[in-house]
Amino acid sequence: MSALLEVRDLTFAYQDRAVLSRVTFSIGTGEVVGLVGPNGSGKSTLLRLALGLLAADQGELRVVGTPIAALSRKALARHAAFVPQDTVMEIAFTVRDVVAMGRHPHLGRFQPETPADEAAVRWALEATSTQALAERTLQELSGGERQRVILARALAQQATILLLDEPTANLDVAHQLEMLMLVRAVVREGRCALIAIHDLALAARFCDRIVMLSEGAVVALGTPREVITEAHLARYFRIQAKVRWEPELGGLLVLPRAPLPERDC
Ligand SMILES: Nc1ncnc2c1ncn2[C@@H]1O[C@H](COP(=O)(O)OP(=O)(O)OP(=O)(O)O)[C@@H](O)[C@H]1O
Repeated sequence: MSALLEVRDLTFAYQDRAVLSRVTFSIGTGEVVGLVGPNGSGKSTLLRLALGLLAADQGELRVVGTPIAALSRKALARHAAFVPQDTVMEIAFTVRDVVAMGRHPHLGRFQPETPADEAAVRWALEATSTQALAERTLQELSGGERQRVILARALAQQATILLLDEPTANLDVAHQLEMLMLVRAVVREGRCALIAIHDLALAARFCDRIVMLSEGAVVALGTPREVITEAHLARYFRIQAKVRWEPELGGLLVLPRAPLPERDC
């Protein structure tokens, strides 16, 4: 399995606030990896480094074998696409316009869309079942519809790496499932995804592997069953929880029960 995204010994501080410390992991073709950790553990910062919005102090990130420091922002955007938690746009762009923005990394300055760009936009609208929304504006959509459109924009970008920051946070349960099933389906076609996610049960259900961060360091890395354990939740999330492996479901049931007092951790 070849690595599409490699994170090696990554260390980063905002001025003098150390945030990430020697983070190392990689993601292969076809893999969905969940990034979990308490608030402030560095998940969004890691995604911003992978998008080239921040520069590492030490270590490096490689996309499809190339260090991102060697890529222009535009070249990096041809490899990695971002799906944020929520997207607000001041201007009333139509859904089609928003999805077509995913083509910008492929276009020269002032270059009009080519038939290939139009085909990529059409495909992304179809893959996310958003064709029927194409002429509506983003403001007119529900949260679930809007997230599908933002995923469509990322797909139109035709990047091999999808970086998602809490993509299901504002969605109801049905739309959460729909969103993550869609990510799984598109990843199967030769991509990979790194998803920062707070919902541990969803992470366990949809991710092949989980990276658990605490205070900017990787404290556990492996299958959901290896990482989402009662001991790890007590130690790093400071909660008492029941975690059950359900062989029939092939998944984990995660029941948070009570916060633990600081001294018990
Ligand atoms: N622009 C910034 N300048 C200084 N410190 C920042 C900045 N952005 C984030 N931080 C700090 O970096 C640390 C990690 O933040 P980050 O947003 O990466 O965590 P997170 O794991 O994504 O958190 P959450 O689960 O709450 O979204 C936090 O202590 C935060 O206060």
